Amino acid sequence: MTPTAAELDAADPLARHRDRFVGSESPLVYLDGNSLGRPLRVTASRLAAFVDDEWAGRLIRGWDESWFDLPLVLGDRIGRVCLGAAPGQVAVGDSTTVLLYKAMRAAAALQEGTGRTEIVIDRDNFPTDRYVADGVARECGLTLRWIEVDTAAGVTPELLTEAVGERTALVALSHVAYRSAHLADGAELTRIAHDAGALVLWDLSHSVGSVPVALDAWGADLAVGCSYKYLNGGPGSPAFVYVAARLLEGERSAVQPIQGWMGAADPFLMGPTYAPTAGIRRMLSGTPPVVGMLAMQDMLDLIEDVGMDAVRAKSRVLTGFAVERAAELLPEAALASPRDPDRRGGHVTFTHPAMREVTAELWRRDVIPDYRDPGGLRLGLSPLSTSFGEVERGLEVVREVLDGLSG
Ligand SMILES: Cc1ncc(COP(=O)(O)O)c(C=O)c1O
Ligand SMILES: Nc1c(O)cccc1C(=O)C[C@H](N)C(=O)O
Repeated sequence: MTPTAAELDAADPLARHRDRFVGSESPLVYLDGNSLGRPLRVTASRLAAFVDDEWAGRLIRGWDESWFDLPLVLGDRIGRVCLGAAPGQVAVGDSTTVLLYKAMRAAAALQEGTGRTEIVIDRDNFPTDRYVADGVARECGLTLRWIEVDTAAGVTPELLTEAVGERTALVALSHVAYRSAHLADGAELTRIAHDAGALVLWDLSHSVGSVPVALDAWGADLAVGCSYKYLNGGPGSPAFVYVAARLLEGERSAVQPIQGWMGAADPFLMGPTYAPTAGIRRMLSGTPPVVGMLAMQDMLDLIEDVGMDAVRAKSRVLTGFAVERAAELLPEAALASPRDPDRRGGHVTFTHPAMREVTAELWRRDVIPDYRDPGGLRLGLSPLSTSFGEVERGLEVVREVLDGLSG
């Protein structure tokens, strides 16, 4: 028999962390941690202390003392805690979209002159990934090769093997698919792309802080991801970019197109022309968004404390519980996410023709999931701030709303 939500909450080793989040005490049911994570209570004091001690206290001296290096210090930390990346390969700054652009242009430049003229990307990838790939292809005289995917099955090794070849310059993939939560096989897909001579760029927006990633072990080339979902960095907090160390060395090293002074060899020399600085700092362009980098440090503290494996273990049980309870409570809805927890990330999507209307009514009743076309009710379950009781309550209200619509 399926354990009850109360039994699962009682047995959950991470349950004690839930009240660290602002709002966890309210009856509101939050099932959208993969759009915007809740703030940690401790973040309010971090922000206040920053204003008093660092901003007001240190003023411009703050740049030399810590802010200048923060994009790389924080990048190393995200790399170590969440991404399986050794130091010197991750930088924080810009939005995910801008970093996708920089990373794709860097890949195009690395492949220039090799006869490789295609970017391989799947139709189910997040819109911004597809749009940026399209723009970069136009700018660089490349073409897109689309992988047609069955949403719940994602990009399989077979599909990728068929799509890549001697013309492939770059393969751009999401690790966890934004609608279905399909979890791609990072190591295997990277290997397939490399065997074809292509570079690989991973979008980790729906993985970082939810599903362990092993970029160095996969042999990945490039990656990006956002920090406002499972890293709880707050609305608009900056994204990160990973460039493998081997691509940052030597004559044919990665260079990005936004040649700003903060990524230049000696920013304060203020010289006549741009030359990229050594290492991952070259992915920066302008002044780093220091205030936006504060909140995620609290979530990194918490994730580091509990460990990514514990986060993933809860995520698997939490999404599994949602799948089982939805089958009982919402038999008319179809599961649009993988049933196998090994192939499923941190959210679960159920489809039904009425879900758009259902979601609007849920929001009015203080139950907050997401709606994603076509007909998808998407539940983003943040392992450190979502309880089994919240999932249960949310699904019960979906049942009530569906009954109300048909009644
Ligand atoms: C997979 C993925 N990539 C990129 C983005 C967004 O990029 P940005 O932070 O630039 O809005 C999102 C969500 O917004 C996403 O889910
Ligand atoms: N980034 C977002 C935003 O600025 C507004 C509303 C939602 C978002 C999101 O993060 C959407 C999310 N990436 C998704 O997977 O749908």
